[in-house]
Amino acid sequence: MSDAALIDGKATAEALRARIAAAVATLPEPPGLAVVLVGEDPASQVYVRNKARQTHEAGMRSFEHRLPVTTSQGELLDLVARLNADPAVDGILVQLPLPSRIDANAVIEAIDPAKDVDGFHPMNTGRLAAGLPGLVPCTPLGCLMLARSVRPDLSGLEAVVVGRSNIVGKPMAQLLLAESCTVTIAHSRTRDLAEVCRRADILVAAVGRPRMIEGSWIKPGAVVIDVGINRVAAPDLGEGKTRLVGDVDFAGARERAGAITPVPGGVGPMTIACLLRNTLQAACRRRGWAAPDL
Ligand SMILES: Nc1nc2c(c(=O)[nH]1)N[C@@H](CN(C=O)c1ccc(C(=O)N[C@@H](CCC(=O)O)C(=O)O)cc1)CN2
Repeated sequence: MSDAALIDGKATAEALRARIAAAVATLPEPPGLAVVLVGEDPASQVYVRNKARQTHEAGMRSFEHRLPVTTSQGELLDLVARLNADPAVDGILVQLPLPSRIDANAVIEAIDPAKDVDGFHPMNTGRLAAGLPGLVPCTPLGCLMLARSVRPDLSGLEAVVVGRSNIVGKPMAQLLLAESCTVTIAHSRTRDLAEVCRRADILVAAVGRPRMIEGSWIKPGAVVIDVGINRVAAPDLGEGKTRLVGDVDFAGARERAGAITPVPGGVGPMTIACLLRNTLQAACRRRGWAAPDL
C-alpha cells in the first residue's frame, strides 16, 4: 500500500479562521474572549499568546488575565465570577493545567455554561452526551472536522478512541457516536489494545505517550487522528535538542493508514481555530444574532 495521505491541520485551521473572520466582520460588535493563565508553564504561555493573537486576527476582542502561580482558588473563582458578569465577555477559557493546589473541576463548574467556550462545563458535556446543542470541546471538534475532511460520511464505521480524558477522549467518543460510528473507548487497562486498534476505521489517539500506537496496530486504509503532542529528546538533531512527536508511530502508521494527521501541524492548530468558532457561537447565542454557517 502507498503512503497515507497527510491531513493538513494547519491549512484546515487557517481556512476555518478565515471563515470565522469573515463572519465576525458582519456582526454589529466584535465578540470578546477572556483567557486566564495561572502561573508560568512555558507551553501554556505559548498557547495563550497564540490564542490572543488569533483572536485579534479574527476581529474579536481578547482579554488576557495572567495571574501569579501563588493565586488562590478563591481569587481565581472571584475572577471567573467577574468575567461571568462582564457583558463584553462572550467566552471564558481557563488555561489548563492549573497548579495542583487548585481544583480544576471547581473552576470549570464556576464558568457560566453559556460562556464556556472550552465546552468542559458539565452542562455542556451533558448536552453533548444527550445530543443537544451546546458548546463542544475544541480539540475533539477539531479532530472530527479533520476526520470528515477525508471521510465526509462516517456513518457505520468502527471508531476507536484511545484515551478517556474528560477533555478529549470522552467528548470525542460522543461526537463519533453522533456521527453514527460504532465507538470503542480504549485506555490503559484495555486488554489487547493492539487488536482493538486493528478494528478501527477511524483511530483517535489521545493517550499522551510518545509513539505508543505502533504501525502494525493500524488497519490498512484507516483514518488516524493523532492528538498527542509529546516533546522528546532528539539527539540526531544535536546535543540537548528535542522534537514534538504524537502518540502514534507516524512512520510506521503512514505505511498502512489511508490518511493521517502529522504532529506538529495536525490536531493542534485546529484546537485554537475551534476555540474561535465556539466564541463566535457563544456570542451569537448570548446576543441573539443569527449564527453563521461555518
Ligand atoms: N483550557 C484549555 N487548556 C488546554 C487545552 C484546551 O483546549 N483548553 N488544550 C491544550 C493546549 N492547547 C490549547 O490550549 C493547544 C495545544 C497545542 C496547540 C498547537 O497548535 N500545537 C502545535 C505545536 C505547538 C508547538 O510547537 O509546541 C501543533 O500541534 O502543530 C494549540 C493549542 C492543553 N490545555
